[in-house]
Amino acid sequence: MSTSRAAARLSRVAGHIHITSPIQNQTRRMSAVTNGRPQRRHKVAIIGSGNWGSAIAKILAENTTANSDLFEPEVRMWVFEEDYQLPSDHAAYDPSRHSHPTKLSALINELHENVKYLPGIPLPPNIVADPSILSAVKDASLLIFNVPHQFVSKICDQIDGKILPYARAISCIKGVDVSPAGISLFSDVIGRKLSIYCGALSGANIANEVAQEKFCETTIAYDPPGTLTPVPEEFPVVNHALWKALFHRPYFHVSMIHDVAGTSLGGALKNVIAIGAGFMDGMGWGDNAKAAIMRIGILEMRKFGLMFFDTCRSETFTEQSCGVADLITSCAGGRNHRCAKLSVEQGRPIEEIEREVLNGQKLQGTLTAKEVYEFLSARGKAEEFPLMTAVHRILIGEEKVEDIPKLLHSGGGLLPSPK
Ligand SMILES: NC(=O)c1ccc[n+]([C@@H]2O[C@H](COP(=O)([O-])OP(=O)(O)OC[C@H]3O[C@@H](n4cnc5c(N)ncnc54)[C@H](O)[C@@H]3O)[C@@H](O)[C@H]2O)c1
Ligand SMILES: O=P(O)(O)OC[C@H](O)CO
Repeated sequence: MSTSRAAARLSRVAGHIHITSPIQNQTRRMSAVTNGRPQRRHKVAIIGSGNWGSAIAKILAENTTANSDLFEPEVRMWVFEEDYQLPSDHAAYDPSRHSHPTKLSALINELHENVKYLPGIPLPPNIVADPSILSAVKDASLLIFNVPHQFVSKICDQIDGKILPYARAISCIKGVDVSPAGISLFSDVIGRKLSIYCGALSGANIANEVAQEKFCETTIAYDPPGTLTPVPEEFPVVNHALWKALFHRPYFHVSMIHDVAGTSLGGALKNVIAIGAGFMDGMGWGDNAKAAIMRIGILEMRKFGLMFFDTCRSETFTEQSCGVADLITSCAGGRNHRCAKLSVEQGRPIEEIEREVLNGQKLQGTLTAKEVYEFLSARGKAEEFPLMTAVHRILIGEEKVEDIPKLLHSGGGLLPSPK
């Protein structure tokens, strides 16, 4: 495709989104492209291949093919390697090759299916599973991070200095990084450790439903400062329109905003609230109880964001998929909810249930509850967030699920003044 056609296409993509700030950069780059400079395409790598990692890889691969004037079609997907025994009732099972455990990355490339983490979903053939993280990120100008949050720091250490200095990133991770120094968003951790800019994607997105192409919405926040290593001018400019071209599908509607903190916190904190909702269902207390948890939960999430992150916007929690919508879907059908419910019903620790029913997938809410509680306690604020505090204290056995109504009643003021 000619450079002018590529520029016209990106321009058309831009026309479909709600652009909420001036996009002078895009205009400047458009004219550079139409002036006939050589056009290079972005190379996309995804770091992570779990349940959500694989579903997002599918979306990326569909869009790199559909927009091959902007992106190289091949999407490299880093796989945390493990041996996997293909079940003998799998349609592709061949006893001559699959009678013993095989490397998961090789199985993904052979069968075009992530048989362990996203079984039953055909993956586009332009996804290449790669067990080497260095080879997966090599020469990638767009990096998509999608791993359980406890593994991010180590992964960044492995690729620090090995990526393009002008790479741009999006974090699909739902969690927060807590250290004695304070709390950080994973978009910031990634950006700081790798000296690049990283935005965030989060929404009401249960991976299995997205992978089956059932309609949903998501939020992408991207708000880079002007001080970054510039992306060379021969690449399509990396802006809201480009991210939308990479992520938006007919079944996966993308809303672009600038509030990275609100987007990231919505995804991280709702995992704690979803555990609370699971407790309600485990007790058999019905829909009214769960609605109460969701109402209090969204207020605590918003209060947390406004209290600790200057750039956080109230409306991100109440209007975006990454806020109230994600809370609703997670409290209805998410893994945190499901495991918490089973834990109460069976009277067993949630970690045991996680190991038993998730087949290697990871809960994020248990660790986030602990991290958030420690962060709040260190600042004398735990009582101002009675639901999140109660969830953590129940998880560690200091409180009982049946006491939740009492624990919530004793909480401090929940309503922050909106900015
Ligand atoms: N699954 C969903 O429905 C969903 C939807 C939206 C967002 N998310 C978020 O996306 C992120 C990734 O979740 P997921 O569902 O893809 O993962 P997952 O729960 O399927 O976790 C398993 C993944 O972790 C990997 N892993 C295990 N040990 C590891 C290690 N030591 N180092 C690196 N990787 C290791 C496994 O190989 C596998 O790829 C999480 O923050 C999650 O909250 C998940
Ligand atoms: O299954 P959960 O609880 O990790 O939630 C999945 C997604 O985050 C829902 O949007």
